[in-house]
Amino acid sequence: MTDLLSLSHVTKIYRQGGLLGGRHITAVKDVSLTLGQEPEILSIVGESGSGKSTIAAMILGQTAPSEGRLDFRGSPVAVHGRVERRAFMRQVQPVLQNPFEAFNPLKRVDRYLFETARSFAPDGKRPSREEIERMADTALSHIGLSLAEVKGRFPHELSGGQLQRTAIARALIPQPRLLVADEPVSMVDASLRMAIVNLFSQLKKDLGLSIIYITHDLATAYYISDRIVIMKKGEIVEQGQARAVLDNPQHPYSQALKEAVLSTTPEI
Ligand SMILES: Nc1ncnc2c1ncn2[C@@H]1O[C@H](COP(=O)(O)OP(=O)(O)OP(=O)(O)O)[C@@H](O)[C@H]1O
Repeated sequence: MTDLLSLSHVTKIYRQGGLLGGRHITAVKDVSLTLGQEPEILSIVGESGSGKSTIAAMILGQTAPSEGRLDFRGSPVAVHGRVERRAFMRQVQPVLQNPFEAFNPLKRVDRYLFETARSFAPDGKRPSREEIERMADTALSHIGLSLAEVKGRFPHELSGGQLQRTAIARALIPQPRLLVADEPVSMVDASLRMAIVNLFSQLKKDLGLSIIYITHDLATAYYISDRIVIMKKGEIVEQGQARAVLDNPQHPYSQALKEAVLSTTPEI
């Protein structure tokens, strides 16, 4: 069966600086990984600058690889073309890091939900007001909120946790098959982080979603993931079942990460 997602020898090189004296940075180097059709949470863990966000951007089709290829359900990840991008984004949705940046402070949060519902109506037709509200309310119900609770509110009128959950609900409106969540809880109060990452496990179970969870926090990754990929300096240094990676890390970097997890009180 065709994989849901496959990255094959993916490399991304950025050029920094001017034409003269500029330098190249290899953000991601020869990364290969796959997600099967079975719903799964895959965490990509690594320190700052290890290439995690660059991988997320390539999976979302926001930037093309310099080498290698990315396929979603057997077709190249759509980077160009409005129609192709829209069709692709119906199936693959991002959850952004900072909900306070994702939402304009002067815009009511329900507007974001309604705009997404309008853009991704199931049959591609212009949905009625009732349908739009129903799509928003259904998505919110999956994350434990309702439209009545967020309607008419500005971002500052919701808690950080509620706002991040609303951002996740927005990503659910197109009924995607894959969520790409890049550090989705790093800006959320420590006491709420676990509730939000637990939500991912719930969504996997309830909606059959696969989730790529990008984080520098091995503890939350271990807790919710089926598989973990550990990155260092743009390369995968270890990957495997979450339990195997944490119980018996093979690479010195993974061992050091585990030590760091065990020696600090996890903020979860
Ligand atoms: N648009 C860009 N142009 C030039 N260099 C970039 C660009 N984006 C990322 N880089 C560089 O690529 C490398 C990997 O960055 P990336 O953001 O993918 O890492 P990360 O693991 O997500 O880090 P963080 O956890 O801090 O977000 C870094 O050296 C970064 O400076």
